[in-house]
Amino acid sequence: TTTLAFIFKEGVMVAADSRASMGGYISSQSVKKIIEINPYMLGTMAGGAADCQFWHRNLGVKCRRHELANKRRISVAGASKLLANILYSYRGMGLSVGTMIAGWDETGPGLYYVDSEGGRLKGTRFSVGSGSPYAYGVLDNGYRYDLSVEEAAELARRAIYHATFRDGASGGVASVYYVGPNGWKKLSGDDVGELHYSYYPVTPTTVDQEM
Ligand SMILES: CC1=C(C(=O)N[C@H](C)C(=O)N[C@@H](Cc2c[nH]c3ccccc23)C(=O)N[C@@H](CC2CCCCC2)C(=O)[C@H](C)CO)Cc2ccccc21
Repeated sequence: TTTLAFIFKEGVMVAADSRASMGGYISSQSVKKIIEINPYMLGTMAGGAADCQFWHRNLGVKCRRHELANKRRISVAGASKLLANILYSYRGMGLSVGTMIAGWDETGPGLYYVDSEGGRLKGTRFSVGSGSPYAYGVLDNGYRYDLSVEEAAELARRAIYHATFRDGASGGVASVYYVGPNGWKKLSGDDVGELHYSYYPVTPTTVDQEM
């Protein structure tokens, strides 16, 4: 899996691949790794599939209960704390979850990394999953705070593509979401095989080299 998220001038950009694996077997090319917690908050999933899916669903319920009890949406810090606390309570019992909580609340754009070891980090740029070393190579090279939404989306897409090119456990579709003051919006979902040919167009010379 390769997931990433970063804060920039216009908000938060979130992206992920869609491959599930069982050892060397590719068990799915079309799983959702970006979860819509509420219209202003997204969660990303890496690690044990069942663990990620169960605990993110549980988090969604907790966030909705918070809204009903407090008559206001939960903050990104609050949602990430709820998840970190519940994962910590199962420490040492074999859960495997590496996730990011990204959203927009009263403090503006927010991004936290949370994992099943009890880690919880506030930050502006993360990549999580087996493909993250490759994604960081592209992301750290292209990141600037004042990117436009289009430039930030293209950077996120490229970082996921290059990770799927090198990491056998990443692949399928590169999904890109943008979170702004009015909530999240899905910007694109491209098959990485097609992205490959958009980055490396076939020309007569290419054919000669590949012969
Ligand atoms: C076929 C399938 C799933 C599947 O293959 N499950 C296996 C058992 C699984 O958990 N795979 C993990 C890798 C893994 C296997 N055993 C483990 C034991 C401990 C930790 C990780 C693992 C995976 O693909 N993980 C993805 C993220 C998942 C994908 C599915 C949605 C939720 C996030 C990754 O992190 C990358 C592929 C790298 O492993 C999960 C799923 C959800 C919805 C629809 C279909 C499937």
